[in-house]
Amino acid sequence: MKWKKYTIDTTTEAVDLISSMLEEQGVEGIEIEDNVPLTEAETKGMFIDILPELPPDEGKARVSFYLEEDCDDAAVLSGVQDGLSELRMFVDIGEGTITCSETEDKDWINNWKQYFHPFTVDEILIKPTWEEVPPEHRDKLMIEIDPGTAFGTGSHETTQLCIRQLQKYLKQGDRVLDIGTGSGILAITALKLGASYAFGTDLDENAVTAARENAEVNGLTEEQFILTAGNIIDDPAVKEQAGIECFDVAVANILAPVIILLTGEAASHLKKGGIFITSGIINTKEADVKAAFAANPQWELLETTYQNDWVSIIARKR
Ligand SMILES: C[S@@+](CC[C@H](N)C(=O)[O-])C[C@H]1O[C@@H](n2cnc3c(N)ncnc32)[C@H](O)[C@@H]1O
Repeated sequence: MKWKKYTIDTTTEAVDLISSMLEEQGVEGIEIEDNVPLTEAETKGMFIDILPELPPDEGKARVSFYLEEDCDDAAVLSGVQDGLSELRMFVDIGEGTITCSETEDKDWINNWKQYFHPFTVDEILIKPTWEEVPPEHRDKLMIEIDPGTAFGTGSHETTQLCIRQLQKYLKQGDRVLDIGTGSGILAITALKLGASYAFGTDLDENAVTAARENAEVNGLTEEQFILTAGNIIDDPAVKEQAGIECFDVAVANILAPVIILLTGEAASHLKKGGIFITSGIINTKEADVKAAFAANPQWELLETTYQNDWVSIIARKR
């Protein structure tokens, strides 16, 4: 089925009123495009890692909504036109024009799967759960992944940087803390490489569900890989569940500002001599993250590695 997309050109000032007017007209779900930066609370709630650079906000906005092909468009549009005329009397709605475009009915949740195929990171094979093992890679250590809507197919530079450092620093029997587990790919890799236990946490409940399913597909038990949704930085229950000074390795592939906050947190969960593998750091933020480690005397910086524009910083707890 195709959907018709209708877009109202308006002002940022009128967006909220237009949104509630559309809701009153029975429109379910709208899309807002503007150049207003997200607030900190919005960024957190939407699990956004990298904010795009926006052009200046000139007060213009586009509000779009979708109608199914068999919907009585004329009736809905006439109601929307009346609603816009009414709003025009007490708010600047700008042009207030409605344009129509058809849109394909794509399976947006699953569309990305066509781009995810088996690949290797050194001697590790990362394979979507729904694909066959390529015969030439049968001898490799295999990690099977279906990230669902979570981050973590393994194809991102930052995940690969962490996988390489897990291969280097992890010892047999190590206990691993995976902060921002996403699909669970890093904890699962650690367990397959010989870790005895992993604790994974993520703000996103969908990520925790995906990680749990991936652990099972990879033959790991629930006792080996404990998962919980929450923020280890400010949630005492998550901190306590993870445990104090009980991990040999902590890994966090999040963004630089979060890694900076984690320089305090990870130290309290690692044993003396424990290794903190970090990534998600864009090269322009490398110095900031290093300064945060340097400011905390518990850390000794060990190594920095790079892949394209991304950085991985390794530190040891003294
Ligand atoms: C870049 S993804 C990494 C996923 C996976 N570990 C990987 O390396 O591919 C970052 C993840 O961290 C989560 N996250 C962000 N801030 C967090 C926090 N304070 N505590 C736990 N998870 C967090 C996000 O929801 C997201 O799933």
